[in-house]
Amino acid sequence: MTMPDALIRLHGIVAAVTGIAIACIIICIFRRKIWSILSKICCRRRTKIDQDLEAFIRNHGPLALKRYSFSHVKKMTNSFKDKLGQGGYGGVYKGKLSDGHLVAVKLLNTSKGNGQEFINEVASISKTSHVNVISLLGYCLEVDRRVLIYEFMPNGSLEIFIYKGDTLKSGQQLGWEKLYQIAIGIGRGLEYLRREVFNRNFGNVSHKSDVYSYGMMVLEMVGCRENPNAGVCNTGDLYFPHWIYKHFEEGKEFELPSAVTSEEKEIAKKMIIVGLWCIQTRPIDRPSINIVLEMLQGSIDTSEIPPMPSLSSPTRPPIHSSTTSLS
Ligand SMILES: Nc1ncnc2c1ncn2[C@@H]1O[C@H](COP(=O)(O)OP(=O)(O)OP(=O)(O)O)[C@@H](O)[C@H]1O
Repeated sequence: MTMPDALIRLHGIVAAVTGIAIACIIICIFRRKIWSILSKICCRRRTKIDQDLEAFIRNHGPLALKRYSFSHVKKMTNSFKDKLGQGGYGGVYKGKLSDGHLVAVKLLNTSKGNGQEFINEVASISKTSHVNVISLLGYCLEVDRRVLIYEFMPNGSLEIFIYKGDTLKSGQQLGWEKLYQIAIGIGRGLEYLRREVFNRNFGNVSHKSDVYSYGMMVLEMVGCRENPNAGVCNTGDLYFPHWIYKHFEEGKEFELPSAVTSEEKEIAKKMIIVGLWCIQTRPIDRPSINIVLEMLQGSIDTSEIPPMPSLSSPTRPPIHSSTTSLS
């Protein structure tokens, strides 16, 4: 490097350091002013979101949906004392209405998103009335406070019965018939939401992604029922769908040790095959939810085993495709 080059570089460094020092001094002197301008901008944005939500509720919210003040919500939950669980959008707390009805109160995290989840929930669930779809009873909408109030489900989440089977007392674990009825009930709820609610409100949302999630859930129900102590629903160290295909590849009789009677075997087989069709890699190969229900309820033949979907396993690479049929 020549002498003039070094001088130019030194000048550059001095100028940058001086610039940063001046900026720091200005921020220190005017920090209160800067802070107040930033808070005003955030507040204006928040107020705009809240106004949009207000307008949405006025135009789309059903009359039956009751609005509560935040102080009322605090009172009904005893200041959010009893937490039922944590979802992706916030905590869920147990509450009691003045008429004694128990409710589940979801306190949405307002720093996340722009209120779209609130709108989605009010637009979809509030208009539903189905035995397999939870009822939304009310809401609270105040500056920076968004709350949804649902009917309380005393048995809690299916998750407890699927993933934490090893923690259940004897007699609490769900039998095959109960699992099958739950799978059908969830399928009916999904079909109902799809036909009346989602199509109207959200246009062409891919129902095949719902079917995929449903299939994974059904397979997990079976995998965890089969091996509740594994905790992660694996059979041995193998991810359940892989375990099933490996079983078929080895030409083994299709049987799960926990399914003892012929009815239980039939239910387990149906749930597995339906689950595997639902998780096919290409959405076009997955059945619609009403076909899924027909398969589960026996009006459509389920003897053909679907091709192996590309599955990523936490423990082993996917095994190759198989189109074996059941023995
Ligand atoms: N109506 C209810 N009655 C009783 N417990 C509930 C109710 N709703 C939610 N819970 C409990 O709160 C937990 C979190 O529920 P939440 O719906 O927020 O989350 P999620 O089901 O994981 O879905 P997401 O993250 O998509 O919101 C559930 O797993 C359940 O234990």
